[in-house]
Amino acid sequence: MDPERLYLLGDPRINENPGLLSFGLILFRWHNLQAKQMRVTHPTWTDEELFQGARRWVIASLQKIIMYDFLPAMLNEHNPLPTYTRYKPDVPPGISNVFAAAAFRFPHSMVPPGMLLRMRTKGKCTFRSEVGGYPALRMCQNWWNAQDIVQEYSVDEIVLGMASQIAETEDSIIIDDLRDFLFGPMWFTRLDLAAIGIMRGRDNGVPRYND
Ligand code: HEM
Repeated sequence: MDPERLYLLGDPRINENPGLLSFGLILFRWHNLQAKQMRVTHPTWTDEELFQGARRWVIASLQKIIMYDFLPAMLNEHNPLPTYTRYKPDVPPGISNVFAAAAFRFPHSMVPPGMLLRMRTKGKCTFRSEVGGYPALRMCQNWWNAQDIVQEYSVDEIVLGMASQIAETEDSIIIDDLRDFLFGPMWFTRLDLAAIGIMRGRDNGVPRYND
C-alpha cells in the first residue's frame, strides 16, 4: 500500500474505515478552528502554546461527547451516571487491566456491517442507493480504503449517514465483516476480531466470565 494515500492523524488506525476517518477529520478541523480563534484572543502565545491550548479543547470536547452524550444513551435511565460534583485530584485517573484489555472493546459488537451515505440534497431526504454495488457502504469492502471513500463521497455524507442509522445491539454477536472479512483482500490473512479479543484476554490474564 502506498503510504502517501494515508492520513497522518494521531493514530495510524484512523485510516481503517471511512467513519472513523471522517470523525478524526472533524476533530482535526475543530482543533485548527480553536487554534485560529486562540491566536486572536491570545496574540502573544507561541505556536506550541496555541497547539496545546487547542488540544485541550479537543480533548474536552471528546470527553463531553463520551460522558454526556454516548454514555447516557448507552446506560438506561435505571443506571444513570453520578452527577459531576468537582474535580478530585486525589482520585487516580488510571484504568484497570481488565477494563483496558477487555471491557473497553465492548463496542466491537455494536459495529454495523455497512454505513448509510446521506446526500446533501436541498429539501429532500435522500441516501445514496448504489455504493459499489451495495445500497450502503459495506465495511468488508472498504478496509483501509478510507481516504478514497472520504474523497469520493465527502465527510458530510458519511457523518450525516452515520447519524441516520442505529448501532448494532451491544451483545455477544459480532458482524461477519469483523470476523471472516477482517481486513479484506489486501491483508496477509483473515482475522477474527472476536477470537483476537478472547486471545488478548488470555494474554492479559483476564479472569474467565464465570470465575
Ligand atoms: C470497524 C470497527 C473496528 C475495527 C475493525 C476494530 C478492530 C480492532 C482490532 C484489529 C484491534 C486489535 C486487537 C488485538 O490485537 O488485540 C482492536 C482493539 C481495540 N478496539 Fe477495536 N475495532 C473497531 C471498533 C472499535 C470501537 C468502536 C471501539 C470502542 C469505541 C473499539 C475499541 C477497541 C479497544 C479499546 C481495543 C484495544 C486497544 C489496545 O489495547 O491498544 N474498537 N480493534
